Amino acid sequence: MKKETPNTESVVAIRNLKKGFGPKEVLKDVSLDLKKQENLVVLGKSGTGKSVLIKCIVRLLRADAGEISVFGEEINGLDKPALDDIRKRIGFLFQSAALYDSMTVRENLEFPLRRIRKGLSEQEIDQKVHDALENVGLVEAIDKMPSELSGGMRKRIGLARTIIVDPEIILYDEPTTGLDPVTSNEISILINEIQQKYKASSIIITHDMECVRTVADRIIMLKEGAVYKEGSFKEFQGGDDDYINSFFKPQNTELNKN
Ligand SMILES: Nc1ncnc2c1ncn2[C@@H]1O[C@H](COP(=O)(O)OP(=O)(O)OP(=O)(O)O)[C@@H](O)[C@H]1O
Repeated sequence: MKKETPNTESVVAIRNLKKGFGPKEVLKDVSLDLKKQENLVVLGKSGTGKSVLIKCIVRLLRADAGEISVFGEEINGLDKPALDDIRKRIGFLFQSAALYDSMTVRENLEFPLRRIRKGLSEQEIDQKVHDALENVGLVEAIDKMPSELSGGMRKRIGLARTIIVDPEIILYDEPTTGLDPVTSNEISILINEIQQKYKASSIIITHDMECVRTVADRIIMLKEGAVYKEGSFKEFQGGDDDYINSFFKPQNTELNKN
């Protein structure tokens, strides 16, 4: 479990966000802040709109109402070039973020670098690829094809591809899904290392309570389209709210204990 971070500066500030699809109201009234260099976990039942929330932050989805400020800029009002500039400072690790099967690991990592960090020399690119792989402990996989890697290794390469462009904000959508407990724990630890090394501010969506325990500086729980509770892991544990306890019950939190 982590100590609370004292930082108060918000890199993302959301006020009264509303987003629905046709008659279906998904996010009804969500307000939250992501503080600088914190790991904020978003919890909620399947279908409560956690993925919709992070997609709204980068305007992959347009909010119906409310304000979303990223690095102090209201993103709903930005034109395309200004939005692209903001997006370049944000890394995503989406559930479906597959590697390119026909490219080696090195090529997979070079791809976002060449697109986002234009003007780097070949030597600088090479150095960044090595650094990113070193940070996820997989330098030896540099010339491998994705098909030669295990699921856990692919997740790590996905993470390397996210951090290689030095994002200031990282959005993780279920980073440990589909992994065994040991590998999940390694990914959770990596998320903390990345927070320290890159001074990144992150939103992490996960159902993996061991991951929550390891990475969360703060937790926000969504229910029925709004923030139901906000607090530290400790503050979420052991209360008498059945809804909250259904997430934190022993078989969930003790699952991967060594
Ligand atoms: N582009 C879209 N068009 C229509 N409906 C959508 C779209 N994206 C999401 N939804 C709907 O919004 C609701 C919330 O979806 P979302 O993926 O955000 O849930 P979630 O909380 O992330 O769930 P999970 O934990 O299962 O990943 C779902 O009912 C989903 O079907």
